[in-house]
Amino acid sequence: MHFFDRLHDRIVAADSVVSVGLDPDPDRLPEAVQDADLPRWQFNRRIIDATHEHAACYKPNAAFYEDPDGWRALRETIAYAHGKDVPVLLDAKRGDIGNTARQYATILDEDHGPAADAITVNPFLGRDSLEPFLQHEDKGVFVLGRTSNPGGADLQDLELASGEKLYERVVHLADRWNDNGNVGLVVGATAPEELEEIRELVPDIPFLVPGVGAQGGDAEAAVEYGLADGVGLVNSSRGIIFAGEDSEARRASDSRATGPGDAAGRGSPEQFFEAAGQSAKRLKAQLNQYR
Ligand SMILES: O=C(O)c1cc(=O)[nH]c(=O)n1[C@@H]1O[C@H](COP(=O)(O)O)[C@@H](O)[C@H]1O
Repeated sequence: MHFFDRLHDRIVAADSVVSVGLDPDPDRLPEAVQDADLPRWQFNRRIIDATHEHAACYKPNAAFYEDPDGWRALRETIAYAHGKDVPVLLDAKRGDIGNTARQYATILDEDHGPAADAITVNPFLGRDSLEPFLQHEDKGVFVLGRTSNPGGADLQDLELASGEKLYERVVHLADRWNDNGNVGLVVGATAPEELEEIRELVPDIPFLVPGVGAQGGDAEAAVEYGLADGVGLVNSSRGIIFAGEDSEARRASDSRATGPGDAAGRGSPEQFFEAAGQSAKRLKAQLNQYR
């Protein structure tokens, strides 16, 4: 099944366009998982348990998994998300010369275990660098268009001799690279004007819109311009997965005052993950106002 059909079905089933970013920063994992075998996997498992009802997709960022235990944690996470019927978009921002790109793209093959359903790619090296990903017809390939970070403007806003901005050229190219109907674009919620403009340029391409939550992006614009025929994703990572940090801090201060696990269960480790579930639910409701 093609990724965007799969995503469409999930968006309908969950009534949600929320992408939950799984960026398990080792320095921020709660005590409850720190001593586990594969803490990142145990963290993600509990985050998925708490959030899957509200998730259209999970988006693990490869940066948080690039070590031997990390890759194991990532594979377990992908399998577990699939078990909850939620697709997985691997945020790897790949892009390299042909033979290297072919090797990178093998991460989408199922031969070595559960694989992601979609990936993010960096278009800076041009079409041949993305071809091995695009050839995976049933996988989504999200091309970085206009990113959410402050430095996104440094190159992406440069005006070319043709009068186009660089990100506009990327958007046009992404449209041309879409022979298999599997191309999406990444456009940050922190750039609402560009979001609107890019939607006009490519009415039919679904966007992944990161940057709401911790980066303070525009949730209304993310939904209004991010969806094509109802299909698209609005991602929050830290704003969901670390929403429970307040309860973790409270638990630490409670246990100093009263000993662990007070009668009301106030500040229990479960509250950390419940807070993630509540945060995903709130974001879903907020975004659904604009759909
Ligand atoms: O490709 C991405 O997902 C991405 C593109 C972009 O322009 N900005 C951006 O923040 N991201 C990713 O989206 C996630 C945002 O995380 P939070 O800021 O914690 O919600 C991180 O994994 C980023 O790497």
